[in-house]
Amino acid sequence: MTPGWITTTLLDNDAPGGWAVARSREGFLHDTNGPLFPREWLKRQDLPVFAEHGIGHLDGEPVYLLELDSPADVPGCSWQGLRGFMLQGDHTLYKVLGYAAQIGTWAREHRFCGSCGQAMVQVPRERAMYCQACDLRSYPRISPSMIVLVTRGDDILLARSPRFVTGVYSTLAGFAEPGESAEDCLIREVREEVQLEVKNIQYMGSQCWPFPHSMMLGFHAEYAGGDIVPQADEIEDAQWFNIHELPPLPASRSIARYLIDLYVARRLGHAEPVLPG
Ligand SMILES: NC(=O)c1ccc[n+]([C@@H]2O[C@H](COP(=O)([O-])OP(=O)(O)OC[C@H]3O[C@@H](n4cnc5c(N)ncnc54)[C@H](O)[C@@H]3O)[C@@H](O)[C@H]2O)c1
Ligand SMILES: [Mg+2]
Ligand SMILES: [Zn+2]
Repeated sequence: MTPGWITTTLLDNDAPGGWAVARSREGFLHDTNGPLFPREWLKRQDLPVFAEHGIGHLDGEPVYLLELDSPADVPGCSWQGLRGFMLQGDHTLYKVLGYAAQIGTWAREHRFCGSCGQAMVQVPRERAMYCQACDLRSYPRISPSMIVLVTRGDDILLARSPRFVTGVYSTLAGFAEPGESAEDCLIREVREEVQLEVKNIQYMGSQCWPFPHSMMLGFHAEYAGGDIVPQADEIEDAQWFNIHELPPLPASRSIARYLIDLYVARRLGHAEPVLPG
């Protein structure tokens, strides 16, 4: 048995046994034991299964995803969105569900060729869809996003989007555009969102962010010039906050929070946090 969670290319859907998770537009099915169910039991529950995907092994046991057409009622069970599992509970299970969500979404969105519109088929032994008519292969999409903590001594730059929970401030972030390096993207995002210039850009680590398919690349940068001008519509407010007087911050498992906590820990000589992958 290999402990922990290991994703896989494909599993045999006809093989019996293993664990399964069920996903609908309401999130993942769970009961008091969590979101993993014995697969044979789950498949007997008369669920509106749209597709089944083998996704990996948890402690050596195969895990499958049942993609549902609609959120069915299962006695003793309820539905919870992926964010809920990210915010609390077992981190390994959240990784299982995050991968399941990305594969389920990708497979659902790639049933037809984006070039010619024909039905696509699953490539054997590879996580890819194939169009026989035009020889196009589609792989799961990942969208690189930069996220950066900008600092000026004991002050850190935090901003809020109108979509955030009331009072919460976070680091700046944004998606890479074609033609950009990670650093180009970071510099552009900081200019667009607050009209500041940065220097001494340093890569700090990355995090899978399956909402729906981001890959967060985390950076630290120092303030180099300019006055804060928040971008209309995108940024409700942006301010320098002293590390001793911080506002409500993002969820503890987010890389945004890690970048902030790491900087504060280093300034104050405290133990450094660990980045959840
Ligand atoms: N893990 C973390 O700590 C953390 C923190 C902040 C942001 N994020 C994530 O970073 C990403 C970017 O952050 P944001 O606040 O700029 O997000 P956002 O959702 O506000 O996206 C900004 C804009 O980018 C465009 N966009 C959407 N999807 C895109 C894609 N795949 N490629 C290119 N452009 C796209 C849209 O116009 C959207 O309005 C989001 O996925 C967000 O959830 C993660
Ligand atoms: Mg942004
Ligand atoms: Zn095609």
